[in-house]
Amino acid sequence: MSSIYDSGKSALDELIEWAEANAVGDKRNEATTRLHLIDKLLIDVLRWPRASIRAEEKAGTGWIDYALGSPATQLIVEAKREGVHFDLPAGVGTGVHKIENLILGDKGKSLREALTQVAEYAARNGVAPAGVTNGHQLVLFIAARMDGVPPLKGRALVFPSLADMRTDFRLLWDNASASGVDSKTLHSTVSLLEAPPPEPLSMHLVNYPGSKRRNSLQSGLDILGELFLEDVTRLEELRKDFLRECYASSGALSQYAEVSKQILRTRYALLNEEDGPDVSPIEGRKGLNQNLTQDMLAAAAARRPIVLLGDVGVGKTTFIQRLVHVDAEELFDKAISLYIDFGSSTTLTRIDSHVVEESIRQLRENYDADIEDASFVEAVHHGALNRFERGVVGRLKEIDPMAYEKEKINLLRRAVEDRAGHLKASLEHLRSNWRRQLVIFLDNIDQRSSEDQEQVFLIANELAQTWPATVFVTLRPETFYRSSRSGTLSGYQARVFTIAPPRADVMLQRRVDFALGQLRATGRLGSFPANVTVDSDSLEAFLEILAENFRSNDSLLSLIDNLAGGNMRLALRFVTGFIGSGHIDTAKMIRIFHESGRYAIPLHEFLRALLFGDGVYYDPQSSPIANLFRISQPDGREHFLMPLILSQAQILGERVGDEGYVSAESLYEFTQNLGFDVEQVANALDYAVEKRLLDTAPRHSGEAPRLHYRITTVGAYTTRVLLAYFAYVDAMLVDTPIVDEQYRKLIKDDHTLPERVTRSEYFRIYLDRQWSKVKDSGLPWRWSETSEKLSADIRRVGRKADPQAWNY
Ligand SMILES: Nc1ncnc2c1ncn2[C@@H]1O[C@H](COP(=O)(O)OP(=O)(O)OP(=O)(O)O)[C@@H](O)[C@H]1O
Repeated sequence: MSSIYDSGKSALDELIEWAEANAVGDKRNEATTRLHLIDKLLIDVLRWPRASIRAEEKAGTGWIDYALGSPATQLIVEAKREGVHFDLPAGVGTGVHKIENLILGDKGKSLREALTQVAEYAARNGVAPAGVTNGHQLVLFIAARMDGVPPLKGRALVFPSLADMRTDFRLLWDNASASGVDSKTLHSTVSLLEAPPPEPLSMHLVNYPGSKRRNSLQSGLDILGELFLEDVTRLEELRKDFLRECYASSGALSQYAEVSKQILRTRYALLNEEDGPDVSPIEGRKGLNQNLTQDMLAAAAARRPIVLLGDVGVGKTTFIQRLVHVDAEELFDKAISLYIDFGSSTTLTRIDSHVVEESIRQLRENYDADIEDASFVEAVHHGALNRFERGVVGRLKEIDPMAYEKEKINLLRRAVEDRAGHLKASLEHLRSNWRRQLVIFLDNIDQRSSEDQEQVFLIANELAQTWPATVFVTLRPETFYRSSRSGTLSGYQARVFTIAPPRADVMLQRRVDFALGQLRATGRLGSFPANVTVDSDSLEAFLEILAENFRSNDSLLSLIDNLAGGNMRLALRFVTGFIGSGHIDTAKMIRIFHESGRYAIPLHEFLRALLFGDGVYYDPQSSPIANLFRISQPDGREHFLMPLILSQAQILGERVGDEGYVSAESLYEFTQNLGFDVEQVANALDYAVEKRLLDTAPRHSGEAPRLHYRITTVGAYTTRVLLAYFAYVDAMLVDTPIVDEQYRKLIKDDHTLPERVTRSEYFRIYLDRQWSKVKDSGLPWRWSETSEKLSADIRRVGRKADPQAWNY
């Protein structure tokens, strides 16, 4: 058992001794009792950190004595005067008892009143475990329940005296200490484990999530879409053209974001905290940050690496390529540049040897410098050879030339076998003989674990210190930030540049135009893959549709831009997923385009491809879109918890006016005040981070790091826009537990459009009814308003699917 357990136990011994020695009858008033006994019980015995205790919290019309836990309140305790004996019925010993039996009649009055007061507070604040104590006796119970049973009809864990707490210390500890409450032990002690929510429809589908068949036109387009939009960028012979024509400058702010410009602008704000590193953006309004090129020349002398920081998929690799082949082409033409890619080598076991072996390979293949070639080895190590010749063994030359040669070979072999040492010596040799600057890029390490990333940073530092080279390394901000504060990387003063994402719309426009150009200039991509039967006309038509829409279809661009959230790879994947999706009528689109010269892609069509991917049904595991209606407990109000959290985070974040970060405490306080319990909120916050609806970051202003959240465009867009779409709701209701049995029966595995429209309307009405359980005042978001918009969209689709039923 841990030492805090033992020290809690000793503290209880002391408390018992102290209480006996200082017995003053029942004369201590509540404040004194609390001070003397209850504070000690909570802080010294049950080990609640002082900082996590708030005393005298407002509780409706009254006050609650102790709210314990941080950031969320996890336990509430009502203190009674020492003299207020609970008059537990005779024979009630330590253990679990029915509350009704404890509070009967006049004698049970004081306990009844205390428990009722706590239960009211708990219901209002979403805190489930609670206790009532007078410093000697302790009654613990679940004061807010999800199953509809009034709390006073449940059971309680009772300790009739301090001595009883000592006798059953383990029971006390498990149920009332800070760590015990965290593991929800009291729920099982009073045998009241929260029931899971009912199963969503998807659990009853045999073929879930299914696999959507594509027709031959769609599968052909699928392959070609990838070929022209993704693979084309990797072709060596097109590289320069691609980088000139398709590069969208980093840091231009999105025109479509559903979050404030300030939040976009301060993407990497957490790096700028006090005593953080020296950070500046890689590109500004006037193009490339001039400091970068200056630094590049100076860095080798300064012996520190240049760190390029950026979130996943923002374009770090693309930036490097553009720098080398376009922006600083002249400089790089005169340099030896080695590009070590950690992303493509999936079986990488040793990071340092990968750097060495890749460098050797690239010198051989790209610069015709085979550092294992015998004459090259001799040239590199001629100093050592001279010393050898002058040394004792050198005398062999005269008397036994064969032995001399063997010794010399051995010497050189040993030199080459020290791979890293030989490479370093070779690079020095090359630099002074060829008079070329040496630049090394360590890239795509962010696709690996944070330990690997840290190790690469260490290697980058070592290389910068010891090799005659300018070393660039790309990292994710979180890794850099975490490591430079706490771990491995602290102590290194690196030069840091941040890479902000470009505008997704600009990137897509340029990419599609480029793909069209390549397609028209046939032959440059070689022949089409053998399994593709689709003619290039169809692909050309499709790309033209996209090109036109990427210029003028604002709602489509807004969808892609917000849901990609700065990840350009994801934005492209949305588009390639749409081309050739089995969920759209590709032939119809192409036909309309040929007939009228244009086709405006409706938002719901593109959305369907994202919602369903290759499946028949929505699958939260594989779709980039989150289900905001999901619940973790059989509590219908929870359907709205996520939009409420996201809206609150956005309102608070944008109001603060700085960088949009909102403390975990403020989100817990807001939701607990609405009556949601800690588990529900923690669950929602985890899901929000997993689905990129919120970003999370520790903030270090203050002594201990405190968790903060920040709204993302994904979270804002899903809440503000997607929730009101039939296509969204139609997909989500399959994955959403429905707590009302009557409606659960109405929402079935329907496939025809008229049936699905009706089913969505039932779902909407069901949600309206659940919303009536939420206190609708002063909220940052209201389902009732979304529901109205959704109703209009359902009717719009309904009128198409079944005009007779919906034309009212
Ligand atoms: N500035 C840009 N202009 C044009 N295309 C871009 C730009 N940035 C990224 N892209 C495209 O987005 C995709 C991802 O970019 P890239 O691989 O450069 O990102 P990354 O930040 O290196 O990703 P990772 O974090 O996974 O290493 C590529 O297809 C790339 O062509």
